[in-house]
Amino acid sequence: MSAAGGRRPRARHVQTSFHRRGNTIMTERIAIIGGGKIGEALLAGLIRSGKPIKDLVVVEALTERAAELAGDYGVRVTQDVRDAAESAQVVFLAVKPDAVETVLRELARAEDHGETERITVSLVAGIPTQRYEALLPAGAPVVRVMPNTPMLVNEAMSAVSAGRYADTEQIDLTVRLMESVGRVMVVPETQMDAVTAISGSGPAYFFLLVEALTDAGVGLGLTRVQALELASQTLKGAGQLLADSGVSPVDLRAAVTSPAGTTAAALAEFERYGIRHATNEAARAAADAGRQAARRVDVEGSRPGGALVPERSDEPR
Ligand SMILES: NC(=O)C1=CN([C@@H]2O[C@H](COP(=O)(O)OP(=O)(O)OC[C@H]3O[C@@H](n4cnc5c(N)ncnc54)[C@H](O)[C@@H]3O)[C@@H](O)[C@H]2O)C=CC1
Ligand SMILES: O=C(O)[C@@H]1CCC=N1
Repeated sequence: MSAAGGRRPRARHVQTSFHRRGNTIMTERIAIIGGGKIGEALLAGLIRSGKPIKDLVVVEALTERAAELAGDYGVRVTQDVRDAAESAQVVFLAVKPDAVETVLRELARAEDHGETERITVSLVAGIPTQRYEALLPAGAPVVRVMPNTPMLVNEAMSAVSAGRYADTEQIDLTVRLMESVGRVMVVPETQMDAVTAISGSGPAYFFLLVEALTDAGVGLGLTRVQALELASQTLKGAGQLLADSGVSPVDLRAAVTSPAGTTAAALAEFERYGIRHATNEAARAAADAGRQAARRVDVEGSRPGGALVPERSDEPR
């Protein structure tokens, strides 16, 4: 993923045979529509997890990007949404909100060839499952997931919520797939904008902090390479400590903060400049942006011609 510093996980080809896990034959056929940052993160995470998948196909509109993904991961990449969906049991939507409707028009026309009903799993921020249900054939199961880019290294935090027609088995299947690339929390859909503001966008907040800390280190006389390594490993170690210790962040912070010491001096400056207020405002802005995306798509979807039974479009996407 170029946004993740240009380093790619090593390509590994997907297993194509049937596998048994407990009593379940693992036969997932997966399509990922949108091979951008999050689509690639999911693709990489699924491959890296070693999870047996019967078929994995990516739909990517940009020819150059499609070739890049096919080369890097050894998977089938196509530009045909319907073709990919027809061979899939689970279709992940990883396009920007404004491309959702175009994709759904194609998905709505895809026939169901499999023994099991196709599930549409949206990774898209903001857009409620109701919108998908309105555009897909009646009763089509939809699940909404908010993952984050650490999927690339199988350390995602994903939240999952069910649409109206998704049954327990379909939710479980989605949860299992997302568990193969990280941790999963099942939430009511009303919490999805909040989740997006915390964990969906969250990695960017920590990267910003590492950037700022690196710059600060350079200002104090370290080389950029030294400062970046110090800041990155500190983020990783602090995260691991928080996750593994079961100790609250308040107590972990107190353990670093010696009376009248260096940490106390730094934290006082963070507080003076309003880190809590800034974080709160940032999360609110993120949640608002999700709601705005939903409103935008809703308005577009309800315009004349934004019909539920779409005509086939041969326009370039
Ligand atoms: N980037 C992130 O960290 C996260 C993103 N998301 C969600 O994932 C979605 C995608 O975000 P990114 O991957 O960041 O965007 P992106 O712009 O990197 O990727 C979108 C990809 O979809 C392709 N595309 C557009 N229309 C298409 C179509 N009709 N058929 C096939 N491919 C098409 C584009 O060419 C592009 O490669 C967004 O809706 C976002 O809300 C969710 C969680 C985290
Ligand atoms: O910035 C965005 O809109 C997407 C959703 C969550 C993370 N990235």
